[in-house]
Amino acid sequence: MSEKPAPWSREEFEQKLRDKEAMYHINHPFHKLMHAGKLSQKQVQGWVANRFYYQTAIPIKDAAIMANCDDASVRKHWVQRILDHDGYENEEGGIEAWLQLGEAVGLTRAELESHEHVLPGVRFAIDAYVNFARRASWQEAAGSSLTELFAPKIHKARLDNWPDLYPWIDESGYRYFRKRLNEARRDVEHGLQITLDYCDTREKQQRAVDLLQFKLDILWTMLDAMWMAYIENRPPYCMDVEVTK
Ligand SMILES: O=C(O)c1cc(C(=O)O)c2c(n1)C(=O)C(=O)c1cc(C(=O)O)[nH]c1-2
Repeated sequence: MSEKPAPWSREEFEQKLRDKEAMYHINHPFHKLMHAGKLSQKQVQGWVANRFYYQTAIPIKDAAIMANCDDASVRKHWVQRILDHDGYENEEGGIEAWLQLGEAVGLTRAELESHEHVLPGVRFAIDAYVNFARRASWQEAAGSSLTELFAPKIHKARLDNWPDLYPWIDESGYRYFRKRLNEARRDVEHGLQITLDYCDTREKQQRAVDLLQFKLDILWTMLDAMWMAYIENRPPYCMDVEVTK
């Protein structure tokens, strides 16, 4: 019988997770066009409307993680993620900030909230993330949120470049990205500690790397669906075609 491989050191394991940045959606052709200022207003609207479904799913996903977590010291921190998106007391959350982004790109709140523009592929991908979080152990589900390791760079690039590339976007739309810069950094610090502590065997470490890939695939698949509809203009979900429902 072959020996089980020894666990990677904490540093090696963290590096394996960080190496996954190569597969982050920042490298997707849709994102590349968006960052190069090549999208029309309609195409930006398509992205914002589809991403809104992700925004609304994130706190539901985090509530599922908390529901499976029997460690109050973890829940005490994790609950902040829900508050960040839903808001609390007089503090507006990320969902409200994303609605303001929607308005800043020319969509109405009603259009966003109805999810009428959400493409089937985007919906399936996001639902897969939420359903995974419902069924997985809280430690594995927590680890899958680590794509956020790579998110501050993408938020910062939007803040730096979009005002020049898309001058028609109202300044009020940028609150979401500004807000996420710090929140994402704090979240990954906590998420990374959980994952590094929990994965004390090579098997668990490999599973965490695979689950991070699963999450990357979700983000990538969302953009594949948007590419088909908004770049290839492939019916029936492209914007130029009247869809009879
Ligand atoms: O704009 C982006 O590229 C991006 C990516 C991700 C991500 O990597 O999952 C998140 C966010 N934004 C984000 O704003 C956010 O709140 C968020 C939460 C999570 C998560 O998995 O819990 N990912 C992300």
